[in-house]
This record gives sequence, C-alpha cells and structure tokens, in this order.
Amino acid sequence: MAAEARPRLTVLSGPSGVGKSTVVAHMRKVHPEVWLSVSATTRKPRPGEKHGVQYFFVSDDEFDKLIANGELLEWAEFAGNRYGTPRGAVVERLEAGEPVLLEIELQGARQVKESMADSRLVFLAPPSWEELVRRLTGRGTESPEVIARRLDAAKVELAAESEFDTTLVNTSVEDVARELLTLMHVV
Ligand SMILES: Nc1ncnc2c1ncn2[C@@H]1O[C@H](COP(=O)(O)OP(=O)(O)OP(=O)(O)O)[C@@H](O)[C@H]1O
Ligand SMILES: Nc1nc2c(ncn2[C@@H]2O[C@H](COP(=O)(O)O)[C@@H](O)[C@H]2O)c(=O)[nH]1
Repeated sequence: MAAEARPRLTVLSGPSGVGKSTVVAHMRKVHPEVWLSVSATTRKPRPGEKHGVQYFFVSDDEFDKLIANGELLEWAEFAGNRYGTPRGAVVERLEAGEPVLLEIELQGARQVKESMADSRLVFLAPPSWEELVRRLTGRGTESPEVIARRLDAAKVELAAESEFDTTLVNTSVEDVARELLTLMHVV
C-alpha cells in the first residue's frame, strides 16, 4: 500500500477489561514514539491516575463546554460517565503526517469511522467471556454495580465486532501489541 494511502488514525476498541490499556502501555514501552490521544472524562480518577496522563479529568460543566465549543472529535456516555477525544491534538498530529492511536469505546469508534472514513477500527476481543469477567473483576477498580454495567455494555460491544476492520484476540499482550504495531506501520 502506498504510504499516503495508509490509514493514519487507528482506533482500538473492545469491551471494558479486555486489556486495551495494558496492550497500549506495552506498545509504548517498546516503542515510546507511539502517540496515544489523551481523552477527557467525567469519571473520577482511580488511585494513581493523573490529570493529563491517563485522562483530562473534568467536571460535567466542563465536559458540556467541550461539546458546545466543538472541541471533541467524538464523545460518548459509557457506564455512567462521559468520555471524549480532544479534537485539536489529533488534528495537529494528522496534519504533521504522524500516526494517531485512540483507545475508545464502541459509540465513539462509530463516530470516528463516520467522520474519518480512512481510519482503521481494531476490535480487541477476549479469549472467552469468562476470562473477560475475570480480568474486569480482578482489576479491582470498580464496584460490583459498575462491573455489572460494564459487562452489560460488553455484550453490546461483542455483538458489534463485525463493524470493525480487524479483530485481535488478547491472549498474549506481547503478541497483540506486536500485531498492532505492524498494523500501524510502526514496525
Ligand atoms: N493478555 C492478558 N492476559 C491476562 N490478563 C490481562 C491481559 N491483558 C490485560 N490483562 C489484565 O486485565 C485487566 C484489565 O486490563 P485493562 O485495564 O488494560 O483493560 P481495558 O480494556 O483497558 O479496560 P477499560 O476499558 O475498562 O479501561 C488488568 O488487570 C490487566 O492486567
Ligand atoms: N468514546 C470514547 N470512549 C473512551 C474515551 N476514552 C476512553 N474511552 C473508553 O471508555 C471506557 C471506560 O474507560 P475507563 O478508563 O473508565 O475504564 C473504555 O472502553 C475506554 O476505551 C473517549 O475519548 N471516547
């Protein structure tokens, strides 16, 4: 494929707990030049999460303003919180000809495909439903109520796999990270 025809924006999506952040962290450990968009969210930080690193943690009013000012490339409500991709940084990277990676849920992935037809949507699937439940529960970051909401959303996300350009099964973090790096033409 000619370089100019390569999709430069890659969306990594998949059910909560499947391992998206873990895979991206591994990719960036091996290839620190991989750029990941930092989303805005109304979710409260988990222990250890820092403003501007994992997310821009904002209030509901601030999120409303981001929407009203057209500052989000896409946004969605997920399991009781809102999440969105700041448009400016993504556009800047794309205009500089640099690859862009988004780690977002299904509704946002659909919006990106709609507005940027040459984006590549990658679905990260769990080896099994039982393993997904084990990972989400084992992470220990959400209450049982939130886990239940996320697992409800996971059923919808798993049913939408065919909308994606590529599916990778997260059995091995290292293998999936390598496959993604290849898809993004980093290696
Ligand atoms: N291949 C794997 N094998 C075993 N455990 C894994 C694997 N990948 C990730 N995990 C574990 O699964 C848990 C969830 O991973 P992670 O937080 O990366 O998921 P996520 O898809 O980013 O979730 P969310 O969408 O809720 O942010 C973590 O405890 C992580 O260590
Ligand atoms: N549509 C969007 N989804 C996003 C964005 N940033 C993250 N996410 C997704 O939200 C869920 C929950 O994330 P968590 O950090 O609370 O576990 C997960 O699927 C993320 O991929 C975004 O900007 N837009």
